[in-house]
Amino acid sequence: MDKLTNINVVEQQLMPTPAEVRARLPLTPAAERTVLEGRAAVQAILDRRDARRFVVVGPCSIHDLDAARDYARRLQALAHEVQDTLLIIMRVYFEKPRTSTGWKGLINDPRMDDSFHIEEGVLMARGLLLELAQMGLPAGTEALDPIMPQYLHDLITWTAIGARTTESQTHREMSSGLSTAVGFKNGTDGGIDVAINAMKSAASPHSFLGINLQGQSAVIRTRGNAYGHLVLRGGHDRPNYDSVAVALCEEALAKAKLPRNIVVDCSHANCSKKPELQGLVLENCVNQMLEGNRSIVGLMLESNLEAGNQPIPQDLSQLRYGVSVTDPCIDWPTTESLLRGMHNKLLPVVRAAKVA
Ligand SMILES: O=C[C@H](O)[C@H](O)COP(=O)(O)O
Ligand SMILES: C=C(OP(=O)(O)O)C(=O)O
Repeated sequence: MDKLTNINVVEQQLMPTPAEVRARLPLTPAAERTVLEGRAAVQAILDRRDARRFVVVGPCSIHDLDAARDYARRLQALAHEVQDTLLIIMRVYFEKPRTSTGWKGLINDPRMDDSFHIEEGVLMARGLLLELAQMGLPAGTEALDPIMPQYLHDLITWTAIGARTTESQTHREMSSGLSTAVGFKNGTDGGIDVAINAMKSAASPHSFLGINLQGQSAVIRTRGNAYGHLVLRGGHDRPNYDSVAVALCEEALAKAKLPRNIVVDCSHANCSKKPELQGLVLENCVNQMLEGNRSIVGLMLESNLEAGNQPIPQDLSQLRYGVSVTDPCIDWPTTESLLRGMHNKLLPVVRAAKVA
């Protein structure tokens, strides 16, 4: 009996390898096109070759696949309507970093009953991402578990590193090898230095331990990710999306010799987790754009079919359809009206940029 290892480990269960999961739910030509075109469009926006802005919009977390499909169908129609000014990316978050404890997302606990069927969660996540990509809707997600990209990342168009992990070397190394543009959130205290350091680190080549598609432990050597950018989410209930905060970020990015690319997260501490205030943040950012701001390249909204949020009930049949089980969201009619309004206001600006 080994008395030294696995003292606190109860069980180890083998997972199918990333290659096996990908083989069960393989990429299709239509899905591949969505991801390739979505990634290229994000890069073009970040490089200022495309004057549009991107918006990462959708639920705080996915917990009900039917509701996610319902949301995606509505979003896709809207995305088509506003495509001249906005690249719409659905927020498809399966991994939730918790401040202390709580439901950690669909991959970790897909049945929401502490049964932690992670294998089932990974298949559900990949299945949904595949459906969305086949529909033509690009997806953005938070990369939390450093192994997960091997299972899912071929279906992802934009990646976030969250406020709780932007300072983590593991996440910076992983980001240096990701195939998408990566948005680094400022820290939960509102500090942007951690995100700027993360952008510098992720832009550099790294060698680190990970797994390959066959599930073997491997030394991963990366090239560095040229498309890191800053995501402002406020901190300690203090927002950081106003023009002064944005100008200070631009200065800090320029000093660090990093591209002046900023995404404003209209939710989290930028709205004090009061979803009805997300619209005010969006309006403020759109006004900055109309006044000539070019550093705000995108926005994020936490939006669901219905407004608000709900605790996860013991009896899951009591869950209300289309309502977040994590952070509170704006509802679909509000989302539609905010994005249509943004589109109408930006239309002359984007058209003028095209002519010039
Ligand atoms: O976006 C989601 C939450 O803000 C994040 O996961 C932290 O959640 P918690 O503070 O409720 O744990
Ligand atoms: C956890 C999230 O945000 P943050 O990292 O900014 O708290 C999120 O966007 O789901």
